[in-house]
Amino acid sequence: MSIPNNDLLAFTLANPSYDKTMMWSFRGGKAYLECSGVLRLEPEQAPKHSVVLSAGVHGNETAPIELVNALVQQILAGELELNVRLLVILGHPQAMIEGTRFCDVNLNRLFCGAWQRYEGMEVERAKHLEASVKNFFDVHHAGEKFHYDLHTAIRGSEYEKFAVHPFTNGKSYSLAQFAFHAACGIEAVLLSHQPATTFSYHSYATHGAHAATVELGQVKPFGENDLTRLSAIRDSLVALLNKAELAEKSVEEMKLFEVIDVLTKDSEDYQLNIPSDLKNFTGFEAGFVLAESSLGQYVIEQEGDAIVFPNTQLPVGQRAGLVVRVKDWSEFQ
Ligand SMILES: O=C(O)CCC(=O)N[C@@H](CCC(=O)O)C(=O)O
Ligand SMILES: [Zn+2]
Repeated sequence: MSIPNNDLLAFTLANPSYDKTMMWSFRGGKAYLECSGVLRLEPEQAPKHSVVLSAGVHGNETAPIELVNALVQQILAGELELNVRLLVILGHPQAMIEGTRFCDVNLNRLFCGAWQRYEGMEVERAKHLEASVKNFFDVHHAGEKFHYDLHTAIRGSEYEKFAVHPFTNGKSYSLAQFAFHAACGIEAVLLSHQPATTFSYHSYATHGAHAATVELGQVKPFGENDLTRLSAIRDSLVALLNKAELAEKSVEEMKLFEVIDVLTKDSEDYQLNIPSDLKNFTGFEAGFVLAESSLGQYVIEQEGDAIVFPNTQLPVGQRAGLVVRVKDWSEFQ
């Protein structure tokens, strides 16, 4: 038994609660469907790395889902030879069907065990995805571990494609990862300044994987994405899966930012003083009152400080945006 037409996306949308396992052979390896949307592919020859590719952790972020599904179809059809172990995760099948970011709670806030503090349909999924990633990385035995969690942003961005690098707590960054991002057509890298409960941070902190959340444009419904805009990341992922090589390009082609503050919605009357169509990475003048509520204000400290992921349509206590500042690549060279 296998999935019809090698189409993981169609199978997942048709069977969002599939809780059985399925195993079959394809030209070049073995496929294991571990549950709905979770497919492990093991190559015949000795694997050189272990790679997790996730998409659809937010159900309405469809471009990366289509990108990953196309790669899976090529592999299962024997058109793309695999030389790494690969775990493909379509994160949130029910939200994908409903065309929504999440159903009850934001799945990408539930990792690192944070699911224990929440209620809702995403809780079981987060627990399950953590277990799938653990099982996958527990039998990693060659090369390096990678996890790229692919998203699209709610708003437009000054830099259409950008990566969020997990907080390293003083550990050194991997220049090869930055060069890989550049080869993927990533235009900006954002360095996180504190631990998070996101999927990519979980793989970085818990499993020691090279990891990133990668934003690949703006949210669009299935079928409306222009995948030609993702050709650089597709080609770089093909090289990783097939040649087990990290493509590279000069990092100088990307902007570098660090997160300097997290904006938190601190009360129901919290507001951001920005237009609804303001792009991610738009910078402000020093002294601009970016956010205010009955409990206080957030004032921009330095000219050029910018906002990423502004959003107030969320519960009190959650992240309403990141304030970021340009950084120089020179300190990494
Ligand atoms: O556009 C937005 O506001 C959100 C896009 C998105 O889903 N971003 C991720 C980033 C995760 C990270 O910080 O690593 C998220 O908010 O979960
Ligand atoms: Zn997302």
